[in-house]
Amino acid sequence: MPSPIKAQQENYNLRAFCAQIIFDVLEKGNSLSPLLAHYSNKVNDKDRALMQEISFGVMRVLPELEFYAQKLMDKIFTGKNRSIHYLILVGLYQLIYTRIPPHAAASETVNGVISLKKPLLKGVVNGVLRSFLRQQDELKNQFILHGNTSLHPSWFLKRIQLAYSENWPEIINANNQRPPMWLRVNSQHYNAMQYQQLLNDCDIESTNDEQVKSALRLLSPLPVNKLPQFELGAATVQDLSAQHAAYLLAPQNGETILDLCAAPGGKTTHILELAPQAKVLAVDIDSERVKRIKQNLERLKLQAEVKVGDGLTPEKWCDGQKFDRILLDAPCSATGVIRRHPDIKWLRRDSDIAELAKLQYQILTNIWPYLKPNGILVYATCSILPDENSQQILRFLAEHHDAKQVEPVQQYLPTEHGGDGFFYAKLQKL
Ligand SMILES: C[S@@+](CC[C@H](N)C(=O)[O-])C[C@H]1O[C@@H](n2cnc3c(N)ncnc32)[C@H](O)[C@@H]1O
Repeated sequence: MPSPIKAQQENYNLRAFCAQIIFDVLEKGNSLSPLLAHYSNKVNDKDRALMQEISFGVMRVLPELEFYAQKLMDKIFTGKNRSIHYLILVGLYQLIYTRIPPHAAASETVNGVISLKKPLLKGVVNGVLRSFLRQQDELKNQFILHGNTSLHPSWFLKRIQLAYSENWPEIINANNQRPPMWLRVNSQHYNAMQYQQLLNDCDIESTNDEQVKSALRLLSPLPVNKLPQFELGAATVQDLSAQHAAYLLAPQNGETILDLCAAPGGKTTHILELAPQAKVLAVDIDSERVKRIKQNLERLKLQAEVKVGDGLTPEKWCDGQKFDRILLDAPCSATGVIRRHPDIKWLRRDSDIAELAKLQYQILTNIWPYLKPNGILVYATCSILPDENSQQILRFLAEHHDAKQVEPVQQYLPTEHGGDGFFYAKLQKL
C-alpha cells in the first residue's frame, strides 16, 4: 500500500503540469529552468526526468509541433482554452520524440484535460492525437517541404547567418541537440584522470578534453547525487567552454580578485580551486541567485566575500578597493547556450540585443576604474553575437587608451559533443 503522502504526491497529471509550464514560458514570459525547479517538488523522481524531457523537448522543436497542430485543427485554441493547445503540443512531442507507447502517451495526455479543468475538450485532444498517429508520415514530409527545419526564430537566424556565413548550419545543428554534461574536476582533490577512474569504478563512462585539463564529459547525463564524492566537492557541473574563464584570468594566491556577475558561482569556485589563497569578492545583482554562490562555496569548502550589488554602480559596494584581476561575466543574450535553455529562442527578442549590449558596455566602463594598473580584466559572455562580444571590445579599446588587449579574443561556438558558445577577451590596464 502506498503511504498517504505518496498517494497524494502521485495524484497529479504530469502532462497537465508540462502544459502549464509551457504556458507560463510562452504566454507569461517566464524562464523554463526556475519553473521546472518549482514543479519538481510536486512529482516523483521518475516523473521529474520525464517532465524535463517533455518541457525542454517542446521548447526545442516548438515550430514543428505548431505546424502539426495547425494542420490537424480547424481552429487553434486561444483565450481560456489556451492551456489545452499546449497540452496538445505535449502529446505530439511524446508521439514523435519519446519511446512511450503511443496509446499510453495519448491517453495520459487526454486525461490532462481534467487537471486543466476543461473536461469538455477531452474528445478534441483525443481526436487530434489519433489523427496525428494516422497521418504522421505525410505530415512529417509536409513539414520538411515547408522548409521550417531550423527550429529557430528568424531574427536569430539572420544574425548568425550574417556573423557566421559558413558555419551557421553547424551552430543550428548543435543548438537542436540535447546538451552534453561536462564536469569540472576539483584540482584540490584529484586530477581529471584520477576522477575518471572513480567514475569508471561506478560504471560511469566519460571522456576528457585535450585543451581543458579539468574537464570530463559524461557519455550520459545523470543526477549529481550519482557522482562519486560530489557532496565532498570532488567535482562541479560546468560546461567545457565555461571552464576557460578561470584559466584565462589566471588568479594567483594572495591577489585581490573581483568576480562580477558571479551567481551561481560556477566561475567563482573555479577561481578559488586554482588559487585558494586569493582574496575573492563575488558580486551579483540577484539576491536569490547570490544564495547559490554561498551554497556552492560551502559544498567546495572555499572562502570568498559575497555581496549583492549592481555592476553599474560599483561605488556602492566596492568600499574603495581596487583589484588585481576582474572577471566580468556579463549578462547577455545567452545565445551560446540555447541547447541548455531552448526557451531562450522564444523569450528573447531582436531588440533585446542592443539593450544588452548597452548594459554590458556600461558595466565594463564603470568597473574599469576599479582595476589596478597592470591588472587583468577578463570580459566573458555566453553569447555568440558579435554585438555583445568582439564589437564591444573594439569600441572599448578605441575609447580607453589605458586598456590593451593581452591575447586574441576567443569566440567558442556550440558544437555537438563539445562546449557551449562563449566569448572571452583579456584586457590589461596600462
Ligand atoms: C551569465 S550569468 C553569470 C554566471 C556566473 N558567472 C557563473 O559562472 O556561475 C550572469 C549574471 O549576471 C547577473 N547580473 C545581471 N545584471 C547585473 C548587474 N547589473 N550587476 C551585477 N550582476 C548582474 C545576473 O543576475 C546573472 O547571475
